[in-house]
This record gives sequence, C-alpha cells and structure tokens, in this order.
Amino acid sequence: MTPDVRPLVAGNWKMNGTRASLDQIKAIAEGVQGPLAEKVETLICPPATLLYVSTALCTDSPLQIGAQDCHQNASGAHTGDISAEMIADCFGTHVIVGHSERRTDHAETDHLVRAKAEAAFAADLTAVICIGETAEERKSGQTLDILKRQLAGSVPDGAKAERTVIAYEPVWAIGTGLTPTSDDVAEAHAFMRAELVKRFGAEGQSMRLLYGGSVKPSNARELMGVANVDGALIGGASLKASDFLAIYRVYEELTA
Ligand SMILES: O=C(CO)COP(=O)(O)O
Repeated sequence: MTPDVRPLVAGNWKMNGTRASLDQIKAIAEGVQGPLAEKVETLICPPATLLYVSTALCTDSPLQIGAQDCHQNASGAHTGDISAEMIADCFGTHVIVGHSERRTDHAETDHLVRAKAEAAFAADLTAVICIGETAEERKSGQTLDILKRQLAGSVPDGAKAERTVIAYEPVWAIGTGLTPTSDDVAEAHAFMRAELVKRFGAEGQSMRLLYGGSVKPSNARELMGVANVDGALIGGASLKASDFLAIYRVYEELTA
C-alpha cells in the first residue's frame, strides 16, 4: 500500500459474461456496501454489452462500473468501436486501456494507448493504463526497461492522480496461476513509483498502482500487502462475486 492512497480493487471480465452474469454484478454491488467502502474503491469492467445495465444495477452501491477499451477519437466512422464519451454516457467511470491482450490481439502501441488515455480524460473517465513485461523479457533481465518505456509511452503528459491508475500486469502471470514473488512485485512497483514521481511530482506519488495477474483470494493478502501496491486488477477471479469479495475483504485487515 501507499500512505494516503485509497486502494482500488478492480475486475476485468474480458470477453466473458452474458445477461445471466448480472447476478454476479448484483452480488458484488451488495457485498461492497458497508464501512470498508469508505476506505477502498471497487470497480467491475464487464463487456460493453453489459455496461449500461450494470451501471443501472449499481445506483445504490459504491461499486463503480467501467469499460475494457475505448477508441482514441470521440466519434466517427470506426465500425465496432466505442468512444470514451459513450462509456461516460452509460455512467461508466473508468476505462482500461493498453491491456496486454489488446496490445497483442490488436497490435496496440504505447502511442495509441496514450491517445486512448487522453480520450478517457477528455470524457472525464479514469484511465486504467496497463503495462507489463513478457516471460522472455523477464528472463533476459529487461523488466524494468520495459516498464520504463511503457510508462513513458503510454501515460499522457498532464496525467492527474485522480484520473490515472497504472496496472502492472506481467504478461506471463495473466491467466496462468503464476505470480511474481512479493520481492519482484515490490521492485517493479517501487520502480514505477519512482518513475512517476520523477515525471509528475506529487501527482505521481498518489497515482494508484495496481497489481494484476492471477490474483486469487488465496494470494491477495500477500500481494496487496506489498509496498506501493494500491489494489488489484483481477481477471478470472472477478467473474465470481464470492472470489472478488474475498479479495476485496483482505483490506479489512490491511486498512485496520
Ligand atoms: O489480465 C488480467 C486482468 O486485467 C488478469 O487476469 P487473471 O486474473 O485471470 O490472471
């Protein structure tokens, strides 16, 4: 954790979820009611098809709803894409940009990710900007160089802590059940913090740095307890309300 920074526990449903899954959103929305919500923010990013109906289910809950991607332009001839403005129009509050699956599946570059984050800011959304090294890059000792390059390339100038979340997701840890050691997470997060402070000063000190990649109820306590880890970006385990809530509740102890 980072002193004076409110953690964020976020779920990325990826290309999973139909109307039947709305029961899980409802259960999460109910489960995050209570005093812990004053200390810890929560967010679920369902597929775009469920965005509007999900926000409607959360009107009485602190659970926030976001999207998984946006186009860099505000509108126009871009078949199949959605804009940040459309997400905001559905009462979404956040958008994930630069997830490694999009960098791979859609050849997204740091330059494009930065433009998407700028589009998010323009629509008054919080951008959850994802970065992380591949297994090969880690093996060859390039992890910190990759993080440096991705941070420099993907985070817009003028990014503010209030609207910027960085998610460190080692590509090799996503959906594999593998996680870095606490020491490796601590090293990566301390490095990212230092880079952000160098560039953004006090704003960089309070930007939230999430860890993502095989976060489960069984390892959340350890990972969330690492210095400069201000929450989680959870894939598979966020699809089940009981798992998501179990991860959220590790903060009962961490914030006590
Ligand atoms: O990619 C992720 C979240 O964005 C992590 O996914 P898993 O939690 O399924 O490893």
